[in-house]
Amino acid sequence: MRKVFDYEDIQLIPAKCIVKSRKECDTTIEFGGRRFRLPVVPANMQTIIDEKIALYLAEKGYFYIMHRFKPEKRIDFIKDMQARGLYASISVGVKNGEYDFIQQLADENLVPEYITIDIAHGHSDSVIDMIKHIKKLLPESFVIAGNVGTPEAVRELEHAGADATKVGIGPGKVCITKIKTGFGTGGWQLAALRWCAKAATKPIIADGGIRTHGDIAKSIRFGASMVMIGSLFAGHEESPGETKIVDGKIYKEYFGSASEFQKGERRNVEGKKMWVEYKGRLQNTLTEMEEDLQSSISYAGGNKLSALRQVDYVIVKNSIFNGDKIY
Ligand SMILES: NC(=O)C1=CN([C@@H]2O[C@H](COP(=O)(O)OP(=O)(O)OC[C@H]3O[C@@H](n4cnc5c(N)ncnc54)[C@H](OP(=O)(O)O)[C@@H]3O)[C@@H](O)[C@H]2O)C=CC1
Ligand SMILES: Nc1nc2c(ncn2[C@@H]2O[C@H](COP(=O)(O)O)[C@@H](O)[C@H]2O)c(=O)[nH]1
Repeated sequence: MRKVFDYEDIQLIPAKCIVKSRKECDTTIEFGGRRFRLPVVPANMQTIIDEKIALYLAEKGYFYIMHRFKPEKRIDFIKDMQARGLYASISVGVKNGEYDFIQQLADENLVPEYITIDIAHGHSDSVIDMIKHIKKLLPESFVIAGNVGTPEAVRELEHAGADATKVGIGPGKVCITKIKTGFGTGGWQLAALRWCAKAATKPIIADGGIRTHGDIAKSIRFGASMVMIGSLFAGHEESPGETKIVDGKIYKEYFGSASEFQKGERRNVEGKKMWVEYKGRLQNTLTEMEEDLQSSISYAGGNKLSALRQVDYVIVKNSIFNGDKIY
């Protein structure tokens, strides 16, 4: 295996500025036939997104992926979004009922614009079969498949018909896969992204391990078209989930989709829960992300996201935990 590194180990090298103001830098991205304001999507997790946030993001021109943990609400969600003239972007799993769900959508002529197949170990026949099932019944839907961490997996899912793949096994803030199984891209997610991107012929979503806004620029540099983020979007006024106050400070819960809090039982647990300090309004974070990314583009010596792809970089150090703690 080649030299590995993670977000915290990389610094991008500035190139001569061509803009007079960072406002001139364009952070928009085309993804699946639509243009979005940022190459960023909040994680499809129950403490990160709900129907209200999805509606807000779609209306404001951001990409979103609704989670799959309230399966009975998905049909109404698609109808509601499309009735408002907005795109519908949902998640599915791979169990038998999900095949019936896709069949039901086809029977009712309900076509979500984006469908994400969201399971832990996406390099599997179960995902390949689901990609084929969706592509057969809903050929117009843009299918994102994951999660994976190798070029072989990217190639196989693309070959099965996926329109984009999602890369990241175990780098998440509330993920304990890397500790419980010994596997994953935790500690070298950025290098894994580069490795996968070299094989990809379609867009990649880099998923997990983003700890700072600068990590978004680094993801683009190493081949991502879109970046999925959980922890930085947790703890907002709008965030779903419980709130608690300790010593006068407000905290909001953020738990893994494979945690016992999500599953309701302690079986095959690969996620944990944490309390995130209250961060205020979601829009403030989105605005700051956009400003920081505009600044990144200016340091790259360009005025579009594509400038980030060209910059040089140095490796400064390495640590497998990327600043995370076990508990
Ligand atoms: N990105 C990441 O690193 C990870 C993300 N997650 C998230 O947690 C949620 C739950 O994921 P998941 O448990 O896959 O979803 P599901 O509980 O829906 O499981 C999907 C199917 O895959 C099987 N499965 C799960 N893990 C494996 C594995 N390692 N090998 C073989 N089969 C497997 C399950 O069976 P059975 O349970 O009986 O094995 C089940 O049949 C998702 O949202 C996922 O994105 C979870 C872990 C890692
Ligand atoms: N191994 C696990 N990974 C999980 C779980 N729930 C979600 N996730 C992944 O984490 C990212 C978000 O990462 P962050 O670093 O931005 O917080 C999310 O998109 C999933 O891919 C889990 O229970 N276990």
